[in-house]
Amino acid sequence: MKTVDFFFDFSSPYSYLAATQLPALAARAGATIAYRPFVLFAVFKAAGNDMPAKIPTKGAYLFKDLDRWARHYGVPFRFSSHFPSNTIKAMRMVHVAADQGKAEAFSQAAFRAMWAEDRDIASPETLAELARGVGLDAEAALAAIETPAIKDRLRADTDEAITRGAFGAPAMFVGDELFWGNDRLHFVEEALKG
Ligand SMILES: N[C@@H](CCC(=O)N[C@@H](CS)C(=O)NCC(=O)O)C(=O)O
Repeated sequence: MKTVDFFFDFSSPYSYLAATQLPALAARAGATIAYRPFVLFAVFKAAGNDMPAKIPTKGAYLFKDLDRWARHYGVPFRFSSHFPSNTIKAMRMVHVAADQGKAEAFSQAAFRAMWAEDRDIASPETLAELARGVGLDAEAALAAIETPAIKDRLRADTDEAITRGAFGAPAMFVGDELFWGNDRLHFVEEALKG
């Protein structure tokens, strides 16, 4: 069974859009999704890239583009009032959830919280609610995200994505092939079916 390595940062609205589509895409292709959060800021830095919104005209365009994509998919979307938010702890929690087979459930819930429900996923209260919502022990999960082992896993995935050529998010790999952007999902599907 093929796998798409889905590298994302919860701070990336285009990663949210991709996340809304990937489960159905993977089901059609008979593939699995590996949810692999990475630190987009570090990826930008390593690639000599930057947030697109730093260019004012691009930033203004992106707001419209994101709304168009959300309408096209029929998914809820509201630009986060918490952006740019510190998503590091939420991303570490994906690893804690993964250890209990809940990476997808937690990732999807955190994406929705940030990009559909305008919740602050940097706050420990929100993180605890999200953890509880997918059946994790919230207190244990909040403690686990401060451990070196979990911190190292986020760092290692970020380094791996950089080494494999990522420069932005979402970065999706099927084997060695990189597909950047929610607007390249049809190529991801082709690669998974090929
Ligand atoms: N057209 C892409 C845009 C994706 C995008 O702009 N992603 C941002 C993060 S949310 C990024 O990585 N930008 C880097 C760049 O523009 O080079 C899509 O539909 O997904």
